[in-house]
Amino acid sequence: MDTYDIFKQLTAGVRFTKKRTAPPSKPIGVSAAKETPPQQKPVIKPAEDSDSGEDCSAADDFRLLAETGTSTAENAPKRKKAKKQLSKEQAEQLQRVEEINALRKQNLITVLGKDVPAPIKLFDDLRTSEYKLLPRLLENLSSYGFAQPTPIQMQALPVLLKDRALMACAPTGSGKTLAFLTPIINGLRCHKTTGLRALVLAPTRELAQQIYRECGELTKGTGLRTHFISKVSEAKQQYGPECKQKYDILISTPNRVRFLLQQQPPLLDFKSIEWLVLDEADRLMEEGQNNFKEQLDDIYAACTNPQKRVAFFSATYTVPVAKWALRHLKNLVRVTIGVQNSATDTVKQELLFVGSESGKLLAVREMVRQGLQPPVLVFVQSKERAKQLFEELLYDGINVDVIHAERTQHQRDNCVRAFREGHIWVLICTELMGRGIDFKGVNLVINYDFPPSKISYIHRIGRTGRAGRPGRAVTFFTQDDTANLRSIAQIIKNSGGEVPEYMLQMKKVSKSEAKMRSKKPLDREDITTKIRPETPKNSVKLQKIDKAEKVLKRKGNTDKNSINKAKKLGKMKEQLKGKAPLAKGKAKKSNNASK
Ligand SMILES: Nc1ncnc2c1ncn2[C@@H]1O[C@H](COP(=O)(O)OP(=O)(O)OP(=O)(O)O)[C@@H](O)[C@H]1O
Repeated sequence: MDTYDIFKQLTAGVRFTKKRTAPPSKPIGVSAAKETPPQQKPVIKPAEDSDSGEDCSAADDFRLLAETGTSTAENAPKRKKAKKQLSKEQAEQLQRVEEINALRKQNLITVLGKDVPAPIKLFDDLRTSEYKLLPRLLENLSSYGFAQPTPIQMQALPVLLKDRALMACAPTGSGKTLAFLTPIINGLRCHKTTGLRALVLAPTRELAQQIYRECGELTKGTGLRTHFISKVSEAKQQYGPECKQKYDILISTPNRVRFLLQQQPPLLDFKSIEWLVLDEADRLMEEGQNNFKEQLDDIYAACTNPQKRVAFFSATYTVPVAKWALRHLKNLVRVTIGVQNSATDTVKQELLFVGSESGKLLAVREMVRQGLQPPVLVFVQSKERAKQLFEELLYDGINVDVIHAERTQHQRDNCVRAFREGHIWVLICTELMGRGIDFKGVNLVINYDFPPSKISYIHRIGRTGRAGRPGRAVTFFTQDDTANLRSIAQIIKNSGGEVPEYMLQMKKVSKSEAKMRSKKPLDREDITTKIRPETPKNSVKLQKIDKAEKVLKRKGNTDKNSINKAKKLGKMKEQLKGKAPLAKGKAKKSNNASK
């Protein structure tokens, strides 16, 4: 029996002609992918539509990796021209290959790279001599009570445990954190006094803190010491050259780490770093003002150990990240779960036309009136808008809080804790909380302000529907948001949702426009409806209006012109006192401030 016969037997009754856009329902955050027959190169199907300039077309990415000569499928013994009897060994090898391909196919795992280790089915498979997982680590893993590894864990764990460089792309909420922490802990094994040996970077302090907490659970009983940089001012005592206590793992944001590296003498030493992991890698590799790439370059340069393992994790990827990885990482394996850059299929996604900015507030109030099922996350585009919406909802008597970059660390920590513990039901946030944060059981995400890009949309809605649970996301839009509507509608369609055809037929935005939009959010009218406090600038204007009114009165003219003038002055006065809405152009102020 040759390969072809085995293939025929294995696939008896299966047809590969049918196209499928909606993914099968998977237990843990996997999304749409096309069926890949065994022995055929699995094609990473780009999510249809790639009009965002920041987005990595999976096809480009595939080409990039293919150019380096990497293989994509398990290599089965080649079928000879003439039918030839396979030896027992060859038949066994073939069977093994078929099993591996079937397991990958079943879990929508696509791999790129040479000699990619086989995926595991159970955490217990890591007990074998091949992986030698620390018994205490296995114990810690089983204490979570997870029935089986998620698809990304199935494939990323063996890859990293075999010391390969990895670029992993898996849907939001699919257990990527465990997939990188487990190999780090196993690799380091026990505490050493040599200093830091593993570095995990994340884009926000909240996310770094969350990874730190998870690391604490997983390192229990191993003796390994993990550190999270809370205050840079305490860094000198905590890990300066004279400090006796040495940590094994450091988890932080790039800006803090770079700051400490730049001190004289440097307060961090990365010469012994054996593991470098970037969580939300595409965000960390973003270039430009206020982005992390420059910081990351300095940090990478400080990790001088040539043997270090490097791993990138994210739910989304961009072309520059793939290029960088190919250029810098040897022995790279690329793992993708489902369709790259797609939304998790556990979230029911809806688009809601709200007419105007004020329609958004009405829509939220209507949702509350109909009954919201907390916890709920509400995303807005700036901290000013977050504050304004908070004030509005607070007066509505909703159990609400707000988190943005302007709040103190203490306030941010308290806010996150209260939301996690269920003391806060509705949390208003900015893009700050868009990535990585794992709030258990968020039932609903409301995109109050339309996301600036589809990458942002994927991460924002990924705060719900995590670890296989169902979730719901409602995205408000107005006439002003139609430019990005098409790409978001396409994402919804790709993950099995329904969208009106007209949205999919809308004009594509150019890459440069999409890029610009992702960087500069739209100007929007204020959310605030309450009376604005009098400012010094307003009082001067009010005085001038009073003066003009007096002059008009003194003249006592009753012609149409004078009456209109008096009316106009009265209206301006109302507006300055905040009793009437501002004229459209004047209201658009508070939208583009930073997060
Ligand atoms: N094997 C598993 N089975 C069930 N749940 C799991 C498993 N592994 C991890 N989880 C849970 O899944 C949730 C999401 O995990 P995690 O935060 O690592 O997701 P993520 O893939 O990093 O998401 P994001 O892309 O949003 O950062 C966590 O609550 C975690 O405890």
